[in-house]
Amino acid sequence: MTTTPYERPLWNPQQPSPMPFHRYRPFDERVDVPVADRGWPAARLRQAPLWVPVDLRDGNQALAEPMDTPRKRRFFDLLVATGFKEIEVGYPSASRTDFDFVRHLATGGAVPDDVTPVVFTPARRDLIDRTFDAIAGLPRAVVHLYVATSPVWRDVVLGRGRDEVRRTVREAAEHMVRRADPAAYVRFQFSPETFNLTEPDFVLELCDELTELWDASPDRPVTHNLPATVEIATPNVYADQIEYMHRHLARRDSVVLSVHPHNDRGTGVACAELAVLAGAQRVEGCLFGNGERTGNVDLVTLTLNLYAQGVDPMVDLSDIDSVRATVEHCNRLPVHVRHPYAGDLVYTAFSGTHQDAISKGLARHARAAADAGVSDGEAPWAVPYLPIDPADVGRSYEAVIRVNSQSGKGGVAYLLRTHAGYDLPPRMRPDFARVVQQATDDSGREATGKELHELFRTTYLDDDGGDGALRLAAWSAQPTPSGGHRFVCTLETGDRTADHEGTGEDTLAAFVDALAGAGFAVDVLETSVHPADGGSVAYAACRVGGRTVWGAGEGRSAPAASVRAVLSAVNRAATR
Ligand SMILES: CC(=O)SCCNC(=O)CCNC(=O)[C@H](O)C(C)(C)COP(=O)(O)OP(=O)(O)OC[C@H]1O[C@@H](n2cnc3c(N)ncnc32)[C@H](O)[C@@H]1OP(=O)(O)O
Ligand SMILES: CC(C)C(=O)C(=O)O
Repeated sequence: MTTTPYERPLWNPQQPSPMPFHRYRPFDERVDVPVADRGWPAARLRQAPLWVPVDLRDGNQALAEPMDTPRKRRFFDLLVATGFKEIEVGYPSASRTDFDFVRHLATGGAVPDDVTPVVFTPARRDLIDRTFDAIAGLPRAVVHLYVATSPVWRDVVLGRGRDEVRRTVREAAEHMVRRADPAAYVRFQFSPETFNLTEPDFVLELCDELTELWDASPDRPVTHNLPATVEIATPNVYADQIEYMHRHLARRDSVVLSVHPHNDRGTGVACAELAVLAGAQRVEGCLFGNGERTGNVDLVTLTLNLYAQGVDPMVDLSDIDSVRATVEHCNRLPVHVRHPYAGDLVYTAFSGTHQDAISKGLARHARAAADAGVSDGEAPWAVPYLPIDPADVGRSYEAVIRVNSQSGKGGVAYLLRTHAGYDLPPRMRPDFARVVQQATDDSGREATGKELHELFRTTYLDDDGGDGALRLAAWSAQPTPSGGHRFVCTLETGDRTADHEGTGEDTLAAFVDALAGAGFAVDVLETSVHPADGGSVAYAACRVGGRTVWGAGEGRSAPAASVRAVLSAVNRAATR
């Protein structure tokens, strides 16, 4: 390869950035993850992990206006209805609002028998007490203890060394055991906050000590939740960290290995997926990725990513718009229009080649379903550019194709057909697409289905050809004894009216003969007709004055529509 004197390839003219990137250090200079022979790259996702939404705690703490009990309750009911079985419901020692909501759940009969609430607590005795007060009366709960463990947090935030942090954790964990109601099924969870920035041997030491202290068993496992509190490395590094823990944790069958990715680098989803490949069994996140800073990992994306691979996501998102509406209401935050699977525009194509591919794909899908004798919603999905069938999440096909100046004939024809019922013959599509492109270029806007319909009507159906237009004031057609047809009509052009007649093998040929008699030489190259609104619509390509022109017409019968289509072509030829 030819290079510049600076050893940069000639094709790469980039200059060093003026930004102070030297202030940051590579991750591997901060934490060493001793993983060799990693198994996660060859592993496959074939089963959903346990999804645990933390919207009511981690999501809630990221809101300018935290949720009150009615909003939290609405969110909680949504999570239950969606199928989540373990739900973090709050940080009861944080505020009266949070405490009251947990009490509301504990006393209000809102928690189904198969759902376990999780409550979150820091490692402080008074706050642990408050947490247990909140869950009194709940038959099942997970109490989730957290302490930051990484060097920077130990040093800057807690002002404690490794041993002191270890002692803090142990004392908090012992107090939790003392407070747990033996009559309830209480389990424990530990999060070494900033796990991903912590020395692996230290986290392992802390987790193993708690597994022992809490006397974990397969019947009453502990959850060790290993957060990427602030993402700092590529997802493969997180996968290595999780695989290290998965391989080394003591009493592994008594530990639920959980992950809690955030999204600071925009790779929360990748981190969660690789972590599951690396051995994680449980994933904490928020619906649509709400959460501190850039958010928690998005559980909607994660579950539907599995769904799109043919894996049971173990949740029901078949009405994604109503899930989204509830979450937007509770969080008072909008979901982006490009949000995976849920955004307003994610099943919509504006660009020509994508529209062409999608409309071909939808047509092929419908045929394949019919051939297999199953419904569209049962047939295997293989439509270009649409990773899942929008109908599976309650979206209609209506919004799939939208038209603007970047659209092509395929998209225009699709929208005209689905919106207005006009099924243009393939060779006519470029003609109308040119008309649409000119209109959308002029307006700079999208053309709605209604506008396309209007444009089609003014272009072909209502084109009266201006002053010099040819009009059929009256006409009739009859079979002749010889098996042909006779067409009798009154034609108007400008202020001239004259009667004409012609003969031919069918009505249209007889009309063309009458036109020739009136001085209009027309060669009909192609016609097609289909039923429409109690009548017919016809399309005709005609050679008029040395040019090929398309026309369209509607009528009570197929011949009537065809006659109008040819007349439309003649008039369009006169004005173009
Ligand atoms: C990554 C996460 O999502 S962690 C969860 C974050 N969520 C929240 O903070 C929301 C709820 N928090 C709160 O309501 C409050 O912060 C409380 C009640 C927990 C504590 O409030 P305050 O006593 O007023 O302290 P403050 O909010 O300033 O928190 C800082 C103190 O907590 C300590 N701290 C931080 N994490 C922990 C922990 N896991 N366990 C024990 N103490 C902790 C800090 O070292 C600091 O102590 P210091 O005052 O002795 O220096
Ligand atoms: C403490 C844990 C679970 C957390 O919220 C985080 O690290 O982001």
